[in-house]
Amino acid sequence: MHLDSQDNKKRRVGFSCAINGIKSAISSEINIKIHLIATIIVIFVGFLFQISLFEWAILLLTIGSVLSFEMINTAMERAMDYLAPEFHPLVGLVKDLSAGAVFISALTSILVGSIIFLPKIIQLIW
Ligand SMILES: Nc1ncnc2c1ncn2[C@@H]1O[C@H](COP(=O)(O)OP(=O)(O)OP(=O)(O)O)[C@@H](O)[C@H]1O
Repeated sequence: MHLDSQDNKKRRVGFSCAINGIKSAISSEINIKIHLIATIIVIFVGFLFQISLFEWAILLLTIGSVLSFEMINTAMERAMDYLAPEFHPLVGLVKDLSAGAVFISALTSILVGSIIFLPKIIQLIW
């Protein structure tokens, strides 16, 4: 019983740390704000075109991966700035690799969005 409540407390603390991280990222990172605005637009367009459950699943996975990569990239930048504030090619490479991961996920999300929405938009126009 005692262990159970300790586990629950740990879980609550872990959850509030995660919410803290998300709040901090949203308030300080312009890129996250841009991704969130894009997410709201994409979700709105998804409802507009009444996309299928399968398309929603793919879209939500893509949105989740972009936001997650952006947050990991932010964490990486902060950690490098704290641990290695001086200029060093390796620090630059770590930041570039991390930014590259965001770029790949953003590019993938554009492709996924195009595959889902372009045929519907073309059908609407013609
Ligand atoms: N300490 C460093 N040593 C070498 N190159 C660095 C260093 N800091 C940054 N760079 C280079 O500058 C680029 C941008 O780094 P920076 O930390 O400014 O990230 P950012 O993408 O501008 O993010 P933010 O605006 O959120 O800080 C890195 O990808 C890297 O190529």
